[in-house]
Amino acid sequence: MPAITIENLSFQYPDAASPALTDVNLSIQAGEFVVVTGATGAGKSTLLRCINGVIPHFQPGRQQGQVWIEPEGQGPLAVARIAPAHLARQIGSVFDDPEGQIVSPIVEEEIAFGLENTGVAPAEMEPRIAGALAACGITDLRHRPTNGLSGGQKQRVAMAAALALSPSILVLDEPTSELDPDGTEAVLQVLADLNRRQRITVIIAEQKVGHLASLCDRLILLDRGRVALQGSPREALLHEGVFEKLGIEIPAPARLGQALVREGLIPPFGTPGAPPLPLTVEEAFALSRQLVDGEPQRSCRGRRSR
Ligand SMILES: Nc1ncnc2c1ncn2[C@@H]1O[C@H](COP(=O)(O)OP(=O)(O)OP(=O)(O)O)[C@@H](O)[C@H]1O
Repeated sequence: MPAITIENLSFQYPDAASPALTDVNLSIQAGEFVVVTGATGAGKSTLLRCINGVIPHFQPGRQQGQVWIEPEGQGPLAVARIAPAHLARQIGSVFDDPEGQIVSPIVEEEIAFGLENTGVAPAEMEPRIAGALAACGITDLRHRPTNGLSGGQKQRVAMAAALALSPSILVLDEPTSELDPDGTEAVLQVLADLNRRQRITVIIAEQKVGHLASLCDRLILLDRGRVALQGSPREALLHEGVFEKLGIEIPAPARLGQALVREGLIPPFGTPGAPPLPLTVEEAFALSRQLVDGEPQRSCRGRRSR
């Protein structure tokens, strides 16, 4: 069942010389984990704003086409026609700047803020707050002042605040932009767990796909407001040249795999007998190990002896 359907969507900001999105068509399934990538200015944030209703409810501009969401048990609803307070209960949003998103002095007040604003009954608030904090692994931060938190902790508080509203869809704009590699890994793992365990549809806009390729179901690559390609990470990353042309670095394990193909050490990915494109260090290691241990080693030696 599609959670989101985007039909012929184009959007141009007021006074902009060209559209930020042009004729985008996408269908995102309930429970899918999608990464939208592309170079600076490709339209990632704009696409997320069209999904969470910031466009057209708060950001004016010229929009054509439609975004539909399909909450469980209901028919498709056009985002442009859903009241923002109702949308906020369906779609949680986390922006790239948690500093700008957090408005309360204490963590638990920040989580309660959205619940109060959307009219959640007081008796329901405590389990929602406790559940959201636990899901994001920050129960211990509950009574801490928000202004003393690290960037990663703030990202998790912003995520918990969004989650407390029990959204069926979570959109996150560069949620790890301010984090070091360990913080990035931890935040993405929380998201992957939420997606798996609670079947929340997760959509992340991110220029760097390295950490995400092995976690997501689908990569969507935007180029100047259009979908340049999309597919599972193993399918999409086979188009190494398209990513490179747009300045998007493909993950190192996939680069290694492609280099092995170019060197003739393994058959091209996607052809009979070829291994899957490695997406993680572990998969790249296993592939290298096979080369050392098995059949491909002979072709490896063959090349070296030439
Ligand atoms: N508020 C705005 N007013 C006018 N033009 C805008 C506005 N926001 C974005 N744009 C323009 O729309 C286009 C798409 O921008 P968008 O922010 O969606 O891209 P992006 O892929 O998210 O980029 P980045 O990775 O730099 O965040 C760009 O040309 C940008 O300059």
